[in-house]
Amino acid sequence: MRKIVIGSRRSNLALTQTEWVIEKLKGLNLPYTFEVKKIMTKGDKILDVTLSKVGGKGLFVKEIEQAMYDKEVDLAVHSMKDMPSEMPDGLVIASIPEREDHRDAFISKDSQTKLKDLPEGAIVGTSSLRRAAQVLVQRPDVKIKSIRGNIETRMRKLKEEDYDAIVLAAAGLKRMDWPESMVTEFLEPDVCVPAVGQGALAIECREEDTELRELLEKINDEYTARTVTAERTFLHLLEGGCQVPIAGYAYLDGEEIVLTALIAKSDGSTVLHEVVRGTDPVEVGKEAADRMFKKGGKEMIDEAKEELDQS
Ligand SMILES: NCc1[nH]cc(CCC(=O)O)c1CC(=O)O
Repeated sequence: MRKIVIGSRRSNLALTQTEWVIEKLKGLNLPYTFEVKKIMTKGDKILDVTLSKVGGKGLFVKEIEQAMYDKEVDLAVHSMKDMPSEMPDGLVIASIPEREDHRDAFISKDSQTKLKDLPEGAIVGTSSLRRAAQVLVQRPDVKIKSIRGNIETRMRKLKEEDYDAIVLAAAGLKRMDWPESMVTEFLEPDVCVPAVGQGALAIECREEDTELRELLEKINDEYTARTVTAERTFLHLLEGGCQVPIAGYAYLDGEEIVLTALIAKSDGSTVLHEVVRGTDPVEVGKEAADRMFKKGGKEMIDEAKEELDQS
């Protein structure tokens, strides 16, 4: 009976996601036991600055990956969205389980007022440049104000501070069993394209651990894996991290992958939007990236990065 040690961030969401994976693995009724080891990451320590300014890449995963190299833990469950698009040597994403809700959730202070009905100049809380840009496309008059912290903190700030509304990932709320009724409206991808991988999990382990990889393969979800692969191929080719307003969401239409990709300026003034169809996820992701390159997408991303370096 092998004991599998799982490294997890300390946040409630991370621990809940880890437990969800453990339950799925236990459901296979195979001779394994599981232990959770909590690990503090840089992303958890820096709560007072906007993530985009500390150069977000891998902020939530590095310490956990080190623990995997050191064999203190065997695997880790991450939000796919927080995974850098390139994997470090010797580690693999061994499994991508079924995706939770991919959408962003819009929550207004009075819980009634939708984005289109906010009063002029209303304050919308988000620290995501991607969300900010797309909110501004719908409502160029609103003010975007940074908001950080876990779901509980952000909900408290919505109540107590001068925000009229906030936007956060529906997946986080649902995984934490918050009632759906707290959401004023779910923003569909035609209004707000989600972050690449939003709502999906990445289970990471050592490349050489074939026994564990075989086990994890059993909870891999083909639908999610194919669509997320298309999204991440696009993100990787554009060299975007979470610090630039870049978005991608794919679903399956029969055998066909339909990828919506977006690059925006943070003020919402310029938006590149492409929809690509195809059967091979990598080809679909490449095609989306190619089209963006032709339209000057790379320059937009480089500019966004320069602005961040200067701020
Ligand atoms: N940015 C941090 C983060 N990473 C994963 C989630 C939620 C779960 C998910 O998107 O899969 C969140 C919170 C949020 O974006 O509101």
